[in-house]
Amino acid sequence: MIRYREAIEHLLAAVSQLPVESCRTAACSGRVLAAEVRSPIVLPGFDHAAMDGYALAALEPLEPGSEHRVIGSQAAGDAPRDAGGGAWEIMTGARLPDGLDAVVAVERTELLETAADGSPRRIRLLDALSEGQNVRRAGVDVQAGESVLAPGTPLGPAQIMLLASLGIAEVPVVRRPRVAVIGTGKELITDPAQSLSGGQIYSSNGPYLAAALAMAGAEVIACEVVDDTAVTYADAVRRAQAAGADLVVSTGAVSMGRYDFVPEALRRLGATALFHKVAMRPGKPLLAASLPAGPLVMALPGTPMAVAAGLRFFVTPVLRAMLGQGAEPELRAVLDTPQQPKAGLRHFLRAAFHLDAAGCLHARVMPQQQPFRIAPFAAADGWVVLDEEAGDCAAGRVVPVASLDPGTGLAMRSSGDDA
Ligand SMILES: Nc1nc2c(c(=O)[nH]1)N[C@H]1C(S)=C(S)[C@@H](COP(=O)(O)OP(=O)(O)OC[C@H]3O[C@@H](n4cnc5c(N)ncnc54)[C@H](O)[C@@H]3O)O[C@H]1N2
Ligand code: MOO
Repeated sequence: MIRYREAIEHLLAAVSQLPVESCRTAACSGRVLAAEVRSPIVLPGFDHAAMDGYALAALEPLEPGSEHRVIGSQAAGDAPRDAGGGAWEIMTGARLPDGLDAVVAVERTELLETAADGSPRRIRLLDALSEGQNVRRAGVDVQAGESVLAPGTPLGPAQIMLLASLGIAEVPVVRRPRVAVIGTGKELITDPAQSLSGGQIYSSNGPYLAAALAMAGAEVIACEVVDDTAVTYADAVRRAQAAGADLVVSTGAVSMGRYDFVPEALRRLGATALFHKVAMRPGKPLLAASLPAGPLVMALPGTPMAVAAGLRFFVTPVLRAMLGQGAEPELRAVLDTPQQPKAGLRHFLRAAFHLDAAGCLHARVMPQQQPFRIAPFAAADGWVVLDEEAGDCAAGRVVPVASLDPGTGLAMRSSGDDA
C-alpha cells in the first residue's frame, strides 16, 4: 500500500499537458490559457475625461473663480480635436481635445453664459484646477506589448473583460481533458423516474462525477453504468479508448469481494498498474493503471465518499497536469474540533468552515464521517486533510484544507455564530 504523495508522483509521471487549440474569447470561460497573452494596444487608448464637465489647459494651475470661454463639446466616441485655445464641454470617456490636460466636474463650475442652442459658452471654476485632475491617461492600465495573462491561468469573466477590452478575439487554450465515466454494479439504477425494487439504489456517483469533472475543466464524453462482469467493464473501457478518452474514471469493483473484477479486467486489457490501494481514508482501494495506447484509468472505490475524495485529491491533480496547471495552492485553517486520526493513513474529512472576527478561517470537522454518508457531504463547505503523521490533533492546530469541489474557491454557508 503506497502513500498519497507517492501515488500522486506516479500519476503525474504518467500524464502530460494536452494539445493547444484556439478558442473564441466570448466562449473561453472555464478554459485554461495555454500561452502568455501580450497586449496589442495600450489601455486606456487615449487620455480621456473621468467626469462629465469641462476640459481645460491647467499646466499653470487655475485659480478658483477664474472664468473660461467654452468653444466646443466633446462626447465619448468623438474623433481627436484640436482644443483651439479654449475650454471644452466634455463627457465621461471622451477623448481630451489636444492641448487640454485637466477636467473639472460640471457641478464644480458656475454656468455664466449659454448659446441659443443651450450649449455652455462661459463658465467659472468653484475650485482650483491643476494638470491631470479627472483625466485618465493613455496606457496607465496596460502598456502595448505588456504581458497581461500567464499560461495556466483559468479563464473566467474577469479575464474575458480584459481580453475583450484589448480587442483579442481568440486565445490559445489547452484542450479539455476528455473523460469517460464508468459506474459498476447491478444494483445501480440510472433513471430517477424508475422506482426501486429489492436491493437496487439510484446511481449517485455518475451524476456527481459528471458535475465535478466539468467544474475541474474536463469534457465528459461518456457516463455509463455496466453490470458486475469483467467483460462489460473491459468493453466500456475499449469504447472510451475508441472515443478518444484521455482518462477513464470508474467507480466500484476494486475491493476484495468476489465481484471486484476491475484489477483483473485491466490486466486482461494489457494495462500497466501504477498502484492499487493507498494509505488513506476514505477510498483506500483506489487503483490507477495506464493502457498501452492510453487512456489512463483511475478506478475509484464505489462508496460515495471514496469517490468524492478520489475525485478531489487524485483526479483533480491529474486534470490540472493535463491542463498545464501546477499543483493547487495549499490553503490552511484552524481546526476547531480535535481529531485522532489513525496513524499511517491520510484522512480526507468533510468540514464546515467559518471566519472568526479577526478574519481567520476555521474548520469544524463534521461528526458523520462514515464513507457511505452523502447528506453531510452536501452540507459541508470543504475538506480537512490530515496527513499520515498528523497524530492527535488538538483544537487550534492549523491544518490543510480544500474547497469542496474542484475549480472553486472556498465558500462557507455559516457565519460560525452557531459554533
Ligand atoms: N473485505 C474487504 N471489504 C472491503 C474493503 C476491504 O479492504 N476488505 N474495503 C472497503 C472499502 S474501504 C471500500 S471504499 C469499499 C470499496 O468497494 P468497491 O470499490 O469494490 O465498490 P463496490 O463494492 O462496487 O461499492 C461500494 C458501495 O458503493 C455503492 N456504489 C457503487 N457504485 C455506486 C454508484 N454509482 N452510486 C451510488 N452508490 C454506489 C455500492 O452499492 C456499495 O454500497 O469496499 C469495502 N469493502
Ligand atoms: O475507503 Mo472506504 O470509502 O472507507 O469505505
